[in-house]
Amino acid sequence: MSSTATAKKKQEQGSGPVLDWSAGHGPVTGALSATTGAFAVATTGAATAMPPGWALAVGAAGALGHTVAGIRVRNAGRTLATKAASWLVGAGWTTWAMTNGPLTWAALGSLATIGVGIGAAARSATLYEEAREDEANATEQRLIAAELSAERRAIAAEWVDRIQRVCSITVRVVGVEMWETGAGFSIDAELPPGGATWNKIAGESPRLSADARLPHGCTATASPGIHQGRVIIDVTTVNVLEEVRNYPADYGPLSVHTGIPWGYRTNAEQIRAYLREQCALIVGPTGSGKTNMVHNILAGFSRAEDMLTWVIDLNAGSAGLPWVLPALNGELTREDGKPVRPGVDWLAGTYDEALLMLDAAVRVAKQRKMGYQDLLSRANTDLLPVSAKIPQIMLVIDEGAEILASTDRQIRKLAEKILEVIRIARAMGVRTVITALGATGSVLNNLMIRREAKVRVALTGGETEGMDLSKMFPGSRGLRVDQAPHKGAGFMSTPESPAALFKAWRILPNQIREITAATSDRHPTLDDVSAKAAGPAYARRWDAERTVWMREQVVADDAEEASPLTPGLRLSALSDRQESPEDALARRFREEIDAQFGTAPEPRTTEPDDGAQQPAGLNLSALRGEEDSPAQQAALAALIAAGPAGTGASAIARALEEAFGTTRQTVVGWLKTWAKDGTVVRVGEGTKARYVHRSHAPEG
Ligand SMILES: Nc1ncnc2c1ncn2[C@@H]1O[C@H](COP(=O)(O)OP(=O)(O)OP(=O)(O)O)[C@@H](O)[C@H]1O
Repeated sequence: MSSTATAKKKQEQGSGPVLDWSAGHGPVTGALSATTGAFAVATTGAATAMPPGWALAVGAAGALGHTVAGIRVRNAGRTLATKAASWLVGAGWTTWAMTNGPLTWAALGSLATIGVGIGAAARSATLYEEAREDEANATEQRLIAAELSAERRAIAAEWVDRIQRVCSITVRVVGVEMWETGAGFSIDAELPPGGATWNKIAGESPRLSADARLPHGCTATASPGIHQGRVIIDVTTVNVLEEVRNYPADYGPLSVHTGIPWGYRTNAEQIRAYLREQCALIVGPTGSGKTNMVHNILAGFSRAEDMLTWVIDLNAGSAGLPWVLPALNGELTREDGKPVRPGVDWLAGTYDEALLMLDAAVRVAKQRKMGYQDLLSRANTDLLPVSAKIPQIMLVIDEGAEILASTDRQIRKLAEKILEVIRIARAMGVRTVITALGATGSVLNNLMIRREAKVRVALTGGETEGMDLSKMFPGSRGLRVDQAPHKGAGFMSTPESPAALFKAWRILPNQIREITAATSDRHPTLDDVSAKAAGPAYARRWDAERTVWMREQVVADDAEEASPLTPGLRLSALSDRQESPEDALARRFREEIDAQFGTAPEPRTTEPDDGAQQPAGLNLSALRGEEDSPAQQAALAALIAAGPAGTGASAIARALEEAFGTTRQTVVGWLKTWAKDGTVVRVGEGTKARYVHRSHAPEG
């Protein structure tokens, strides 16, 4: 009960009975209450010699009270009269009975008759009130409908004229549907006989939009109707792509079969990607909102009950880390106190780890083909039935297109494996999402990608360079980069939904943490057949030596610019042989995960890490054993050039990237080695930390 209700009740108790003139009575209870009340008053009144006029006065007050209450709730005059009459008749009988004695046959008989009369009158008044209310509602609905259909008729007439003027086609509008989101409307129209097609209207989309004086970012797009003689024209009147919308707060379960929402269309409706058989390609130049889009995708996958996400991100793991580190570092808690599983099932941020992951994916696909023969034949299908017990593996490869296009011998090895997964694993439930910085020919000319990756996204963010939309969305007309000038906005097409404008939701680190915690108990575990095929490479994916690069990344960020995604992380360097508190935490986390989710480590196949090994960054592994390579010499030169002020890993990586393709992670590895052997000195702490070459180092 609300506090006001309680207070009201207390107040009533304190001040005696309160007369509620509007308190409801049915026809029967009303009549009963009236007659028994009158009888009680008459008998006690007669016995105590009460003046009979009092009953009449009470009746008059009752009639007046009910009339006022009735007027307040807008009862009909007829209902008011019935109620007032009931009170007056009751009071009249009481006055008469008190004078002549209530316990006579005449008094009792007339009271019974009055009771039946009041009941019948009340019933008729109730029915009358209900009918009056229904009629009022219906009138209101009729008014709304009339207003709406007048608006629809006006829209229909306006667009028939417009299509005639712009496209020289005379359509007949069959229906106009106003969108619930309030962002526009759809027109269903019949094309005239004589061979006019919907494409003709679709091709004139920009001119129609201009003719309709639509705001920037709003479009009139035509698509096929229920048959070839009909066309649907979607007209947006509010530019929802201009607004920043956060990832929806409902983290309810999803499935590969329900599709995964990736963003919203111009009509503000969600657009879903169905990835049971499809791969996806996301193109977005730097700054277009590609990382944010990847987070949208990972959020959807982590909400699914039948999907496991494996992420390859050789760009220092920035896409995957926010989904892993908070859980790995024990920063998240569940209500039941159990450990929170990372939002992705495997994260590879180094070349070696990526190779392990791709090899495992190929083995899983092959093993599933053999191990599930029986199941497939029983289900009479050649498509593995994906479920929580046999989850789909989604391989998300950030900047994967650049891997595919690389000419580097090592990277080509990764590229071949990625293509192999795409080629062999469709039926066996392993699909890929590949991102690319540009819609380069090397990616889109690849037949395999063209055929298998029909879920496509181009984030433009206003960028026109290298944005060939006709290559990304062949056959679509009227798409222009300048229609989506906002970050996170672009075009998306799926086999179910033709290419059109869309925008990804904005998703921030705190929401990633929330989703990680909220979906922790929902992630499936890899089925036995697949887990066996994936082997120790999979089972030991969270081992300290395998995740060392994640911590190095944080150390690097700490030394350069504190990562906004991992505030307050203080992971010490892992070269210490003694177990640090962070190590202990990570170990406990792994043990709990293993105990709970059955990913117990296989017997060790190699000796434990002696701590001397450096994290294997992408280029570091390429450079292994090559002391003072040209890239390292360039890095040392940059350090010397920086003088006593020193410099950081990112700045050095930026300077080297073009000439040598060196990543920040690689530079971090060098800096650590050089700090140990005294080549450089680390000065300052936290975000102020810098590396100074020994020739410029302060004395002592
Ligand atoms: N859906 C969105 N809604 C609103 N703003 C967005 C959206 N996506 C991205 N942004 C804005 O764009 C900025 C860049 O986004 P993001 O880091 O995802 O881009 P990117 O393409 O990955 O760039 P980079 O490669 O430089 O990291 C964000 O900081 C944010 O301000």
